[in-house]
Amino acid sequence: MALRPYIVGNWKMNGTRSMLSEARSIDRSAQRLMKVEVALAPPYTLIHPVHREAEQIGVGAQDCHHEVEGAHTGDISATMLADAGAKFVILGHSERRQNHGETDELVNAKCHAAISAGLKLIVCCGEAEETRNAGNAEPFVIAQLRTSLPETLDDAAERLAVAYEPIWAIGTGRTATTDDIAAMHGAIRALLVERFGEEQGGAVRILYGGSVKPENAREILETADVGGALVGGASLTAESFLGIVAAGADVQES
Ligand SMILES: O=C(CO)COP(=O)(O)O
Repeated sequence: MALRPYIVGNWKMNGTRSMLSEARSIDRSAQRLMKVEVALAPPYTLIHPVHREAEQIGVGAQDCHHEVEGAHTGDISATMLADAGAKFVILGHSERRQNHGETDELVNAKCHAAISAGLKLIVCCGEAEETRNAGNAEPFVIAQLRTSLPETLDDAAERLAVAYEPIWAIGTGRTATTDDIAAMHGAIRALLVERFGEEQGGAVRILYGGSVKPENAREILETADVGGALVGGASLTAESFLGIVAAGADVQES
């Protein structure tokens, strides 16, 4: 079972209603690129508006709370996201881990909340530059995922994606080498197969994230075990994001 490349735009804390025109352009063009699964994770305030615009692309969120409801001022539950039209949620992004102290255990609890609400998951992992320089990138990332990922998931291939985003590559214009990406994605694949079995774990898409641009997308998407990309800055305009989507379609065709 080989799923289509999955190209996801993470708008982070960017976007007001004036950006709905970008979402609309992405949706219209994505229609012509059926070889790729395209999705956007706008800020919470735009989930429902983008959902109303989008006929072809998936809409998701960038985080959720681990409980269904309650006294948590300012938080949003997975059930609320689903109600607003979200189909997936990004969990454990390094910016959440760094800025909000999210632990692997909390990310795991959020995975369970999202699954209960019927959402798909994109679970993020990635090492800091010091960790890579010390030669510990792989064990660090695998330990993150061992705790963050759900313990079982019957439909892992459809329900789950993992995003490997080295922290030093996010928003810096630097990307990991394709050799390093292939090695890390291979290690993540082994963990997914161990946990979810050959058929399901073998088909979970492992996305690369960190300074993906139209210019480097093809090389990255052609790398072994890369099933898509999680894109920050370059997802903020339809033009650059669609350049990455087109690279995904080229790779799928070739
Ligand atoms: O963090 C990222 C996506 O989640 C990557 O961001 P950039 O594409 O801006 O480097």
